[in-house]
This record gives sequence, C-alpha cells and structure tokens, in this order.
Amino acid sequence: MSSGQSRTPAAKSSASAASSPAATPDTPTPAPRRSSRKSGASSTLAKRHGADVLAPRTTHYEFGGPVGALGVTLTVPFFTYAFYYFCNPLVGCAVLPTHPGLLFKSMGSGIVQSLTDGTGWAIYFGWYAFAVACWALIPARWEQGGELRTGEKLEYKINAFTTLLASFAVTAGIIVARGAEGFTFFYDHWPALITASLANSLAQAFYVYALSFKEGRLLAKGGNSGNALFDWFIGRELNPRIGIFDIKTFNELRPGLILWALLDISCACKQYVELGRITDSMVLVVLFHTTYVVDALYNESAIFTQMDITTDGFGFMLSVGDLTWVPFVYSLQARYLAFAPKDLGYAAAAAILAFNYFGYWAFRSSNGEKNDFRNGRNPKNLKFMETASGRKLLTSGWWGMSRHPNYMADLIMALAWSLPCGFDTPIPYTYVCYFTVLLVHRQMRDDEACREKYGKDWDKYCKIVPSRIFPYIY
Ligand SMILES: NC(=O)C1=CN([C@@H]2O[C@H](COP(=O)(O)OP(=O)(O)OC[C@H]3O[C@@H](n4cnc5c(N)ncnc54)[C@H](OP(=O)(O)O)[C@@H]3O)[C@@H](O)[C@H]2O)C=CC1
Ligand SMILES: CC(C)=CCC[C@@H](C)[C@H]1CC=C2C3=C(CC[C@@]21C)[C@@]1(C)CC[C@H](O)C(C)(C)[C@@H]1CC3
Repeated sequence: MSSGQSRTPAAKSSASAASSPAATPDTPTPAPRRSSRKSGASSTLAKRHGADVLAPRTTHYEFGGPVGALGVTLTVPFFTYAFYYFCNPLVGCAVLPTHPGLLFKSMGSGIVQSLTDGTGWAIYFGWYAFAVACWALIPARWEQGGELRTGEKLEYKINAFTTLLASFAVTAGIIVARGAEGFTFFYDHWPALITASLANSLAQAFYVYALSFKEGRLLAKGGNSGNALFDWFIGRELNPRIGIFDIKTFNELRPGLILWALLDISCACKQYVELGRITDSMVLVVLFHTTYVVDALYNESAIFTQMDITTDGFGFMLSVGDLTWVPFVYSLQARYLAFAPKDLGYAAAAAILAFNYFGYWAFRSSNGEKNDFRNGRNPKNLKFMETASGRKLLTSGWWGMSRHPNYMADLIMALAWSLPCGFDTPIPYTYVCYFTVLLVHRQMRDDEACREKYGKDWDKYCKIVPSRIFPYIY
C-alpha cells in the first residue's frame, strides 16, 4: 500500500509538458518569489522553469500503481451505491443479507433508474452551481498558499465558511417555509444524487487530465508516470485552475463537505416526518458531523499546508473522494438513523458527547499547535528540534506524544459518530474501519515523505517520538 511497494513506470519520456518546446534547459532558473492568482500563468512558467521543475518524471507508483488505481476507481462507486442498496428501510442493514442476489439486482436496476431521475440530477447540479456562485459572488479576502516548487505562491479566495453560512441560511429558509417535509428532497433522491456526483467526478477528472497537457503546467511529482490510467487517477496537474478558480481546493472544501452536512439535515428531516420527532442519537450525529464541517471551513487556510494540496495532484481519486465518497458515505450514520431511530437516554448521550468533544479538542489543538508553529508562532513554548533542512520539528505537546496525534483525534471522533447508531448492525462502523485504513496509509506516506525531506534528522525525531499514531500502541 505504501509507496515503498513501488514499481518503476516506463522510463520513456513524455510528449507532454515535460518536453514542452518552451521549456528551458535542465538547470532551473531560481525564480523570484511571486504571488499569482492564476494557475501559474502557464506560458510564463514554462519559459522560466525547465521540464525537470515543472514536470519531473514519477519514479515510483503509490496506491498500488495502475492496478490499485483501477481497483479504487471501480470499488469507490460500487461501495457508495452498495451502502445505499444494502442498507435502507426496505432491506434493513445486515452484513450478510439473506438474498444478496436480489439486492445486487435491485442495485443494478436502481442505478439505471437513477439515470432518468431528472429531479435528482437538477438538485445535484443546482447545488454545485450554488456552491460555485457563492465562491464567485461572496466578497472575501485572498490569501497566499504555500510556496510551490517554482518559488511561486498561488492565491486563494477565502469564503468557504461564508458559503456554508449561506447554505445553512437557505436550508433554514426552506424548512421554515415548507416544514421538515420540504427538506427531504436530498434523502428522497439519494441514488440520482450519487449518480450525478459520479458523473461530475468523472467529467472533472477527464477535464483536468486533458488540461495538464497544456504548455507549462506544474505537475504533481507523483502523477507523471506516463501510464494514462494511473496519472488520470492520481492527478497529473498539481493545481488545476480555470483562471483564478482553483479546482482542487474548491472541491475539497465546498461542494462535498457542505453537501454532507445538508444530507445529514435532510436525514433528520426525514426522521421527523416519519417519527414525528428527532431522536437524541440523530441530534448527536448531525451535531458531530456539522462541527467537523464547520471546523474545516472556518479554518479554510489550514488546508494549504496539507499533502493533498501541497503534494498530490487532482485526479479521479480526489474528485470522487471529495464529491461522492465524502457526502454520501460519511453521512451513512445519519441516513441509517433516519429509518432505524435510536433513543440513547441522557447518560449514554452525555458519554458519547464527551467522547466526541474530547476527540475534537485533541484534533483542533494538535492541528493548531502545528499550524501555529509552521506560521512562526509558538504560544505554548513547546520544545522543538532543529534539522539540517533549516525547518524545525516540535518534540513536545501533542507532537511529542505521537507523530500523528491529529490522526488519533480524528479516529476518536470517527468512533464517536458511529456509537449513536447502537449495535444492531456493524454497518455504521465501517466508516471507522475505512478511516483507520486511510489514516494508517496516509501516515506511512507522510513518514516516507518526511524521511526524504529531513533525512537522518527524521530518524532522530522518530527516536524521540516513537509512536506513529496512538501513543504506546502504534
Ligand atoms: N476526514 C477525512 O477524511 C480526512 C481527514 N484528515 C485530517 O486532516 C488533518 C491533516 O492531515 P494531513 O494533511 O494528512 O497531515 P498532517 O497535518 O499531520 O501534516 C503532516 C506534516 O506535518 C509536518 N510535521 C510532522 N511532524 C511535525 C512536527 N513534529 N512538528 C512540526 N511539523 C511536523 C510535516 O510537514 P512539514 O515538516 O513539511 O511542515 C508533515 O508532512 C488531520 O487531522 C487528519 O486527520 C486527513 C485525511 C482525510
Ligand atoms: C475512498 C477515496 C477515494 C478516498 C480519497 C480520500 C479522500 C476522501 C480524502 C483525502 C483527504 C481528505 C481530506 C478531507 C476529506 C476527505 C479527503 C478528501 C478533509 C477536507 C475533511 C475535513 C478536515 O477538517 C480536513 C480539512 C482536515 C480534511 C482534509 C483532507
């Protein structure tokens, strides 16, 4: 799974930007630090930097190479539908359903029908257009992202949080005007919404792949193997943009994450319509998920230092992750509770509430410690070590307990989101299992990247902080 299991892609040179006629010879010209709203004013970039800077050849595969890429490309849509067709009010939510053949059949015909649910498609693309319009129309400040390999910094419009507020305002307006049943349309058109989001993910993945062959594009180091399937999946271009509109950060924070919160609210409305009240378990799940979404959007600029933005390209993996997997799979607990309501009682609800917010506190403060430190602040006077690269590494506080305390915190929250669903079926807990795999894999990738960045200093840091995620456990 880790990049250690690499295979060397074909070494033939690419007829892409790597051999762009405008590219200068091998030695990169040291670029003056510039800030740009545009995707790197491509032809200027091509003139200023050589192919080795803009389009280095990928030397090893991650995510299992083309086979892994094909596997994820097929399984992500499959599981997104399966969670719906194998876990719904008609068939229940069993791990081993009594008539799996029938369920597969109903899944097949459901997917075909979803293609003709015009209302569902209109809701999905209406929502996407609303998110784009909010980005364009809500006034906001612009902030610089991290420094690129070219020495440049891109600028980003910071209005994700106000987009969320606008979405909540419209939602509240609809519920006040039309009652809870007026907001069940997301729940009622679930399969068509999944299909429309998949169509959107595919279209965007093909579009950015094609765009990446334009002259002077800055490619992701891991997305230029020359294998079309792999590069399309992992993302060839680092920061695909349409003018000043940054496709990757937009998708990562807005249409998928906010839709997740809206789907949750729609599930709560459905429960209200069916049951005449909203259970404490539903309140907790919606509250926990919404806290997480609000946190991500409120701290929008923190994303600029994350590996998805700094290192990974934007391809099908991220487009389908952002637009389909996050909203439709992360909301599984709320959808389950809509048709299988649970009453927890004060004691259990209070215990789960405390557990979640302990996780949230650890998540926010560990991410905060690192963000402060990387922005030149150290308000808690934490200990750190110097490295030969000139960058420092925290060795006390959260980052002295494990090398990824924020992953531990995220996993605590993941478990707290499943607990309100009770123990009738393990299906709502598949989120915790998936997330553990995702974060362990991510930790391996990040450790490898840090070993490359910091060399022997990273080994020194690993001796000081031996635990990878869970102190004393892993
Ligand atoms: N809900 C979801 O689906 C997902 C959530 N997440 C969450 O996103 C958050 C961010 O995760 P992610 O971007 O993966 O990685 P991190 O925020 O953990 O960042 C890793 C980077 O931090 C820097 N770093 C590592 N150790 C130290 C140290 N001791 N002192 C200072 N800097 C250090 C290194 O970069 P450098 O030294 O170059 O600064 C390293 O590459 C996490 O909370 C994670 O759980 C992530 C993926 C999916
Ligand atoms: C199954 C599949 C295709 C997986 C692709 C992985 C993506 C789902 C995740 C990769 C990194 C992510 C992040 C978030 C959501 C999930 C994906 C896209 C994130 C936006 C969630 C909110 C957090 O606060 C965050 C901003 C830290 C986080 C960033 C990484």
